[in-house]
Amino acid sequence: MSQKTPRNFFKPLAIGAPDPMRELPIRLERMIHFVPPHLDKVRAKVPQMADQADVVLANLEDAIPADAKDAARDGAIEMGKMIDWQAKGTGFWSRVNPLNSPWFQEDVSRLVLEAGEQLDVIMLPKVEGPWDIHFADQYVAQLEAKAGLKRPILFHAILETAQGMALVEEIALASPRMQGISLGPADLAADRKMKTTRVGGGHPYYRVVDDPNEDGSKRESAQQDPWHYTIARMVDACRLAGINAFYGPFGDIADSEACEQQFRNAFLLGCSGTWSLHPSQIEIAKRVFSPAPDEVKFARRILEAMPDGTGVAMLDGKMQDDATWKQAKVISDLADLVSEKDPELAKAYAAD
Ligand SMILES: CC(=O)SCCNC(=O)CCNC(=O)[C@H](O)C(C)(C)COP(=O)(O)OP(=O)(O)OC[C@H]1O[C@@H](n2cnc3c(N)ncnc32)[C@H](O)[C@@H]1OP(=O)(O)O
Ligand SMILES: O=CC(=O)O
Ligand SMILES: [Mg+2]
Repeated sequence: MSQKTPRNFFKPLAIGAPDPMRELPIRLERMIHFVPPHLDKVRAKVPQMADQADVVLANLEDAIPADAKDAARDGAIEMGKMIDWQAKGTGFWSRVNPLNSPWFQEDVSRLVLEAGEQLDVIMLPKVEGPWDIHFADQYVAQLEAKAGLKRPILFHAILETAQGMALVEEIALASPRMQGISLGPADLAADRKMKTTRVGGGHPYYRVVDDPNEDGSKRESAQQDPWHYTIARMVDACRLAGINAFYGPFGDIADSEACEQQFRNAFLLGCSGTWSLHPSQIEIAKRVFSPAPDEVKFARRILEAMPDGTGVAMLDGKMQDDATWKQAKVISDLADLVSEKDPELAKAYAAD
């Protein structure tokens, strides 16, 4: 037997560790805002970031120089204590170094023992298979017990190796700690030997060309999305496991238009949120991952037209039935969640 029995799946992995969650907390997570915690100037902006972003993440992994790993870890713990994150309703996460690095053990032990009360989610990079989740799961349970935590810390895996991609369903199902998975397009591109130096987004050479024109005139062509398959597969794996899928980083900070389109494609395919690397990307993510008021109004008309969610109705010439009722429910529930946090959007969703 390679999996736990159903009864054992939800048992704590260490004596004294909190019970695993059976249902994920329902939270608005439109953007996970990355903060380099070793930089005093940026860390000082954390309270401001916590007002703006749904989730603030202390990044300890890539983008943090090797000689600043200790300072970043200290900074992450300080971030945990800067605000009462639970009371504020903003998520506090940290991306730790990978399991095969010399920093993982200290990252996780210090975070859980010194900031565990505030920490919602540990983001695990370069996850290769369920065994990585099992190892971290057992280790975090021991630390939770030692720290006397009452609330379990959740895990978020980054999909950024070909092997992780091949085992994405097993990773998603590996533990009740799993909260979600993000695409890691930069590392994944390298591991797959994709020929790009970009962090997410399209590529001018990845396109489809029209058939030849009879008059020999120039053929039109259009860029395609090299991430479509990966995002769709990740979304299916996450929904199979009842967890959330996220787009990851968009590295061309100056190209807000392409960033917005990449985020929107992910939103339409089922992702709950994305990463923001720069403050300017928080607003883009907020715009994209909150449903548009006209979509919300139409969704609510569907729900009203079919109060018990069954049967068939026509709205503006479009057939509605049990399936579109469920689609409408997804949009309407998200709008309710957004409304709790955003009074302006709440007003727009409520307007006639
Ligand atoms: C492939 C991956 O793993 S992606 C994840 C790893 N990468 C990261 O986490 C990168 C996080 N982001 C950053 O480090 C920075 O945004 C960079 C390096 C991309 C750009 O930084 P800069 O060149 O300083 O950007 P810019 O000059 O536009 O910054 C404007 C202001 O925003 C601040 N700022 C920039 N990024 C952030 C951030 N992530 N959070 C909070 N404040 C920020 C700057 O400190 C600056 O403040 P100031 O006006 O008081 O001086
Ligand atoms: O960690 C993110 C990535 O794209 O790599
Ligand atoms: Mg990466």
